[in-house]
Amino acid sequence: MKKVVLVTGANSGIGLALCERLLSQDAQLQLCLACRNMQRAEAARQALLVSHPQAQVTLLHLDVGNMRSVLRAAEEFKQKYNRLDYLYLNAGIMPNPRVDHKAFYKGLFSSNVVHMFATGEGLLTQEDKVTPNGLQEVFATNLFGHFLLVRELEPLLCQMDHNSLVIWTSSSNARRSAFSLDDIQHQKGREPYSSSKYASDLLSLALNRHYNNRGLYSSVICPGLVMTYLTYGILPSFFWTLIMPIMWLIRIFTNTFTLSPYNGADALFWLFMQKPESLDPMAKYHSLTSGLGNNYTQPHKVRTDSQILSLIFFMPILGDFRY
Ligand SMILES: NC(=O)C1=CN([C@@H]2O[C@H](COP(=O)(O)OP(=O)(O)OC[C@H]3O[C@@H](n4cnc5c(N)ncnc54)[C@H](OP(=O)(O)O)[C@@H]3O)[C@@H](O)[C@H]2O)C=CC1
Ligand SMILES: CC(C)CCC[C@@H](C)[C@H]1CC[C@H]2C3=CC[C@H]4[C@H](C)C(=O)CC[C@]4(C)[C@H]3CC[C@]12C
Repeated sequence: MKKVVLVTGANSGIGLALCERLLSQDAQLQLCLACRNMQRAEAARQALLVSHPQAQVTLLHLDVGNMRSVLRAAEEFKQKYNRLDYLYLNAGIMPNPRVDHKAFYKGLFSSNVVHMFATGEGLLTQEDKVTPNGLQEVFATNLFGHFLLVRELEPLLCQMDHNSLVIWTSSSNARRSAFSLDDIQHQKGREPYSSSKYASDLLSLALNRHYNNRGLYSSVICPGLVMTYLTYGILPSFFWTLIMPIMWLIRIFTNTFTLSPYNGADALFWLFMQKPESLDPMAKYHSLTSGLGNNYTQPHKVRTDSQILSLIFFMPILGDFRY
């Protein structure tokens, strides 16, 4: 049976690199690129077809931050396909990022320096906005639209004869202290990205609790620090080029500087090679790259408690949101 794979945010960066790796591994794959910008999506499809001319690659229009678009896309997908083996929830945004330069220079001369570079902790704030659905944009895009997509695709994901895997692209910037159940959309804070990524770690764990007995498994990954449109949006590209030698140097001390989209996609690709039921339901899988440039994937337990896991799944907004 040909495997069906859906990837959100597949037209650039880590998502596109993943698609390349998936097609190199399994030429029989039915790959669906779910993107909001159809021009870029078509360009990505053509690029994939250059290296894999026989591949079956389709496009699905999806703006994951717009709940109507999510419902429409899920309907269209269900009409086209009768199974879904891997659902990669990879699209993500970090709008209007600001670097706290003072914190950066302070961190540079502290014992925390490697951790600071690996996670960006305390260095970044973002300016969020409200979408036409009345949701915070970062929450809607990075978390809620994806959650709705999982719920809508449930009939394809929960099937008797095979298991399926949902995979969230999270981040090492996901921080428990940035997230609060009382402000799940992070309306009050200035770190919506960190909050949304921690919420995706939690939701992935919660999905395992609720769906494993129906054949749906969920995993969450961290790609490390990767040079993509997302990172080029934080500092101007000439600046990144300037500090690139330093970045390569830092790679000797931290294996989280994966840098290329190919390396960053390692954990996403590694999960494709595993049996969903053999995975640790409480783990986050990290793409790592050694100083010599070797890729590998390593699991780390997600730090959480049982109560928050039970609560997040039943948050009113996740259960009965009206669009
Ligand atoms: N780069 C890094 O260092 C890290 C990245 N990540 C995560 O990796 C994921 C991929 O990002 P990355 O490859 O780095 O960056 P890119 O900006 O290259 O990719 C982001 C993708 O998400 C898509 N996207 C954004 N918003 C929407 C939307 N509303 N609907 C549909 N698609 C959307 C973009 O499409 P479009 O072209 O239309 O904008 C693009 O394809 C993100 O979730 C990010 O948070 C996590 C940790 C580190
Ligand atoms: C001279 C300066 C002002 C240099 C500032 C460097 C910082 C802008 C970057 C240092 C570490 C970077 C990050 C680390 C982790 C990433 C995380 C995994 C993610 O999901 C998104 C991007 C990061 C937060 C990234 C952002 C830039 C840095 C903070």
